[in-house]
Amino acid sequence: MKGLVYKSTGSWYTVKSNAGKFYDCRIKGKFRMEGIKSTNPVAVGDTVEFEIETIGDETIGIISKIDKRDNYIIRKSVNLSKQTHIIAANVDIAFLLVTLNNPPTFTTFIDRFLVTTEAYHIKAVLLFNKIDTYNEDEILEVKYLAALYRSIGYECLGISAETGKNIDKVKEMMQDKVVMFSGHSGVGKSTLANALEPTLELKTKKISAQHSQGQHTTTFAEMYDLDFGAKIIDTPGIKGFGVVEMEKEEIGDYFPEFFALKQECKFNNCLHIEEPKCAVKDALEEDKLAWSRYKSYVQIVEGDEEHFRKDIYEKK
Ligand SMILES: Nc1nc2c(ncn2[C@@H]2O[C@H](COP(=O)(O)OP(=O)(O)OP(=O)(O)O)[C@@H](O)[C@H]2O)c(=O)[nH]1
Ligand SMILES: [Zn+2]
Repeated sequence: MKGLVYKSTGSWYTVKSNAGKFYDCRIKGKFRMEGIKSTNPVAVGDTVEFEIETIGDETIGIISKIDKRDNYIIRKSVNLSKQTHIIAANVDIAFLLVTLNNPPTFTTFIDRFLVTTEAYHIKAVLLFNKIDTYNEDEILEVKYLAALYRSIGYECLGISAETGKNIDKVKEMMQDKVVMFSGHSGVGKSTLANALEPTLELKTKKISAQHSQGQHTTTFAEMYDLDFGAKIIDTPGIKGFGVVEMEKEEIGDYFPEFFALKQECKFNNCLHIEEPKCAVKDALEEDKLAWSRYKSYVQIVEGDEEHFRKDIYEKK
């Protein structure tokens, strides 16, 4: 039978069959995904092959195969430094909720998020939330940012999770897709989820309560079906995407507007920093590229890893 993994605890998996029935599943023997040293071989969002086994009056599923993933999001395991934990697989869209000042979302944070989604091959969309609270100047700033990121190729939308503004458009984007929400604490992720589906709060509350019982509460991602025909992956305790290991040389490739110019740089391994005859620096000088993007780029190349991780993980 074919199914989709809705929850993974490391030993048990909740799988929904194509016929729409949920099964508690275990993994058959030991199998590993090629090239991934992971503490959890099966992740939320995986499509799997499984067979039903009945032992006594108990029916469980045995997962025998994982389909090839379109993408996956990982993070380093806390204890086993060489191992990684797959947070989710086959994510169609990653929404980044952005607010200007409550809380502030800086362009460096947006750019790091976008670099990560590029590296993961996940479509990213910027949702400028709380537009009901902005004055004229702030609206102009949102428009400036939206124009900047649209020019690079990212979809942008101004919304209000509170008043419902453009929520129908968000739903349209999400139709038949698997979606993850990211953004600083307080940008409105829960409010948006509830605007999309008011009954969702109950489902997620129940889960969080379960998690808070233990001392060492490991948090597991979980997928939820929304009534209008979309799925969201909730990742309690993980605010953003894991840390992708990147070589200095490849970071520029995840800035699409820099990548587009790379061919014109004198050196084919140009880092666009000190090198002469650099098409990226030329374009910057001519104001064809945004300085804020370049600033983020340099920060990432120079490796501000600690700061990055603090941005992404919630403090305990
Ligand atoms: N005015 C206004 N307030 C909003 C909007 N969206 C969210 N809020 C408010 O912002 C505050 C934070 O919203 P949450 O939905 O809890 O934010 P969150 O991103 O889920 O926060 P964490 O759970 O800490 O990650 C709440 O008081 C919301 O009512 C909006 O569009 N307009
Ligand atoms: Zn260059």
